[in-house]
Amino acid sequence: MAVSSAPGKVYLFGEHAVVYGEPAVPCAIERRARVGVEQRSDNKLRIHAEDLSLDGFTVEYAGGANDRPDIDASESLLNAAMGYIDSAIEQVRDVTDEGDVGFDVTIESDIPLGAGLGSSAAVAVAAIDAGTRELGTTLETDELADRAYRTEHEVQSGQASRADTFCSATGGAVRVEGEDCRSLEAPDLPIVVGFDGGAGDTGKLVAGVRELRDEYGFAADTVDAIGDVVRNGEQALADGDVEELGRLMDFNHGLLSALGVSSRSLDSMVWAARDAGAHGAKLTGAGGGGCIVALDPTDETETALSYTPGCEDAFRAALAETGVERLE
Ligand SMILES: Nc1ncnc2c1ncn2[C@@H]1O[C@H](COP(=O)(O)OP(=O)(O)OP(=O)(O)O)[C@@H](O)[C@H]1O
Ligand SMILES: C[C@@](O)(CCO)CC(=O)[O-]
Ligand SMILES: [Mg+2]
Repeated sequence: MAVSSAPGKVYLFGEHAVVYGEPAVPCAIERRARVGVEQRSDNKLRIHAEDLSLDGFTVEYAGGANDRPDIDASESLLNAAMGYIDSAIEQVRDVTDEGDVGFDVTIESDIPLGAGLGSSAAVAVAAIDAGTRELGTTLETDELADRAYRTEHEVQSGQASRADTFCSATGGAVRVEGEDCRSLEAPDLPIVVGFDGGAGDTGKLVAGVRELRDEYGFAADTVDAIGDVVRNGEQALADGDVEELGRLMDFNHGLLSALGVSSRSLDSMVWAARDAGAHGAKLTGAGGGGCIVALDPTDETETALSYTPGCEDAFRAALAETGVERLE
């Protein structure tokens, strides 16, 4: 058996706009998904997912889009178990040229699902890394990131950026613009996360932004404006200017909100953080529900969030310096 882990992430700037070629700056955080992969003697796939928001469960099936496991579980639970993992295993089969090989896959994750902290990218990166190593191939980080990107691209119906997967594979703060992916020097940022207990569907939210952008010139301008915020944000990051970073995060949230991807609970957590004196706050990831990210070196934001109706969990997140980790 091979076991790999990969971190989740927050976006300092640029989610959604990055899908259209604007730059984005995500930052890996110390919340990880661990995936164990063991080759089977038949061609079946058995998935055991421990820490889905729902109870742990196991499915076993022969793999491929037409073969759905015959178990008594809701469609959404099956899709959750199968979507990204199924596609990640296809990447493993493709890289290693072992089309028929079956696996037992075990997933344990500290990253809430669908909440903007990049659980899909972390699971895809860790699964592809463990799966290929189980078959004797160790991928370079760039290829691993590329293969994980293909997984997200497929599951999100052809609408995905390389940002989440590159960040999860390499760790640290990164900058992604189209195919250009690089690591950034980042100061130790005082990151606080607020989680509303909910989730958003990345594919649907991305499709919604695309429709707005196609319909209205001002929505396309809003996407371009996010790119401008990101370019300013890169400078603030290089200068270690946390106050300016915060102001730009506030602006970025306003633009995301205009694009329809915020929600009442995300907005109230953002305002609670600002009222508590955070340098800035914004939603992170696809939105719709899930998490916000704020910058505050004091305990005020975390405390305020823990009393904010609609906020289920508030925690400080350390930057994850390491991306994929090979555990076994
Ligand atoms: N612990 C897990 N076990 C199995 N599958 C998981 C697990 N965590 C995440 N996934 C997969 O990732 C999907 C959620 O990905 P989605 O892109 O919607 O959200 P996210 O990656 O958490 O947030 P964002 O993309 O906004 O940062 C789940 O439906 C499931 O397919
Ligand atoms: C919304 C989005 O920009 C980030 C999701 O974490 C989608 C993507 O980049 O693939
Ligand atoms: Mg995702």
